[in-house]
Amino acid sequence: MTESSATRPSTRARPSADRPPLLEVKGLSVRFRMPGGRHIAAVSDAGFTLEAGQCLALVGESGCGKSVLASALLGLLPANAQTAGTARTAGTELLTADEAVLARTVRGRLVGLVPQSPAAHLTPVRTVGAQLAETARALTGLRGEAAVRHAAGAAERAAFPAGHLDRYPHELSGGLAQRAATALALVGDAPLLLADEPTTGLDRDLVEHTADELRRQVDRGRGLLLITHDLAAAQRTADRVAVMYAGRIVEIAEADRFFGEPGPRHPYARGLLNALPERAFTPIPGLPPELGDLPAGCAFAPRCPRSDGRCASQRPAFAAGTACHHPEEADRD
Ligand SMILES: Nc1ncnc2c1ncn2[C@@H]1O[C@H](COP(=O)(O)OP(=O)(O)OP(=O)(O)O)[C@@H](O)[C@H]1O
Repeated sequence: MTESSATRPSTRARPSADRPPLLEVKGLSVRFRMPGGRHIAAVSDAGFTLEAGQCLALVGESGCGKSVLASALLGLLPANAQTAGTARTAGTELLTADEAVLARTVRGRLVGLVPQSPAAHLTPVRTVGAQLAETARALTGLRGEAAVRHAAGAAERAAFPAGHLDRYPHELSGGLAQRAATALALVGDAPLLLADEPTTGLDRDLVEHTADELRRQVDRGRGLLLITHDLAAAQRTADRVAVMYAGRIVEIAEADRFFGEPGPRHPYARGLLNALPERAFTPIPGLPPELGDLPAGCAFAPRCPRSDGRCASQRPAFAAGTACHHPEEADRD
């Protein structure tokens, strides 16, 4: 990845004032209750919107809360989780929906999940075609040939070759397994796709291929929340980037401004980019804090080259796209 290469051009669907966003998340917090009365603040006060025809990449180091946030949206949190805030799509409040609503109207129908590990997601003993048709029957109510045709349509939209529908998952290459998993996510025609680390473990060619295929779904009008620590994949796919650190979103920016000029405003986001081999290849010193023992002020302060006493004692509010007392100036361009 270079600064000038794969950033998406600014030909994006713009939000409309007339309709609500496809996904609107406000004040989302997830805490895990632990033995001994301890708590882990995995996600704190996260907020963002996502429009149809747009991709928002949620990026950050391992353990910063990305997957927990995704699980909250799908109602897949474990029993020791407590949530606060709202997350709304198509008039449905995801955080308080009961399991029946999530199973009948949300998963697969409103939100299609593109999984991290297609091999683990696909049933090993059934052909791809059989799995797609079964999912079509469950999500659409179609039967017989109609379900098979619907399944074939989803496969086609995911660029999965019709001639391979009779294959078992172990007979597929990594790329085709990823397309099969994407096809499963598309069977219910969900307007919102949630891809959780879809490129983990793939070689670079396959990363680019997967990113481009996800982007095609966005260009066809779906919204995509792409959860990834792969900044190259984010650059290739996203219209906007949200950066998470220690459970908080610390910056949201247009992808072309984030990856190009003027660059990120939050020092952590800047550090993430500078750590890339294609850039300065300079790691951020230190480690993220324990989510069960977060500091009073900015969680990044102990690692931050711009921090001062205020950062250590006062948590910065999220304003003008970033949560930082000393952001890079926005008007450098
Ligand atoms: N059931 C649970 N109980 C307690 N803590 C949990 C539970 N599930 C996740 N966590 C904690 O929540 C934090 C955020 O985890 P999460 O998996 O969302 O991070 P991530 O950013 O997606 O990282 P990765 O890319 O490695 O998956 C981690 O510290 C994790 O240990």
